[in-house]
Amino acid sequence: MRFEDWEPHYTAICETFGFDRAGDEEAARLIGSLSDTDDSVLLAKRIKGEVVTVCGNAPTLLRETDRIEGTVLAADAAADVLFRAGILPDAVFTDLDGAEDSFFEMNRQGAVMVVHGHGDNMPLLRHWVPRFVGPLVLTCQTRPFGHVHNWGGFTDGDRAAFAADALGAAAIRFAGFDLDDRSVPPMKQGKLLWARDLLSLIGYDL
Ligand SMILES: Nc1ncnc2c1ncn2[C@@H]1O[C@H](COP(=O)(O)OP(=O)(O)OP(=O)(O)O)[C@@H](O)[C@H]1O
Ligand SMILES: Nc1nc2c(c(=O)[nH]1)N=C(CO)CN2
Ligand SMILES: [Mg+2]
Repeated sequence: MRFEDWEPHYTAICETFGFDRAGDEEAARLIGSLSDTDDSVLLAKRIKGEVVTVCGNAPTLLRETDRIEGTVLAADAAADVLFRAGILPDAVFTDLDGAEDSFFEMNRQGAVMVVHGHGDNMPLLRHWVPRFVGPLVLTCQTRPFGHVHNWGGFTDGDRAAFAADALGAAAIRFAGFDLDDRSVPPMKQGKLLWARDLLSLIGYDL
């Protein structure tokens, strides 16, 4: 999604959760300063014209591995679940709050780390971004610039779907998505409701 189309949704999300746009802009500058790497061409190559499966971290994920086909995009902690089950994601979309040390190994084995900067994860960005030695793509939720991208989307899972849509996936499938999950804390329930609304904008009703 183009930033001009994304911005009104982002503004509404900030109003819902009380996020500070200036903090998100600072995080965008920070992440851009932490690495010059931009493997977005490699990411696009893995997505364009391909069937893509976006894997979320709902408790149902491991029961749904038969749904996984094509290029595998893992949302944050779902990557570790898949890796332990013997599946190396092609890319991991993460704001690093679900990051595990296994992310380094996945990255060494070729998984593209798509790291998202926002106003509430700056210490995590400083810790993790300089330590990735494999393919890396940087994203933000404010206006993109240079090597810092914004394809739209909010939670790690719906951001992966927005990237797949923007980069020309032939079809997008979903595994490990339970957007009505009441076992997660209230804030996360609110984020999952936003994920549903955003995914419907690109044609997926979950
Ligand atoms: N029931 C669910 N519980 C958790 N995540 C889910 C669920 N259904 C779908 N997802 C997707 O899986 C993604 C990764 O889940 P994880 O538990 O790592 O959450 P997270 O890193 O806290 O999410 P975020 O940082 O986006 O808030 C979420 O961002 C969401 O898009
Ligand atoms: N400022 C801010 N931005 C976000 C946050 C968050 O907690 N704070 N969480 C996200 C995914 O859950 C995505 N974007
Ligand atoms: Mg996360």
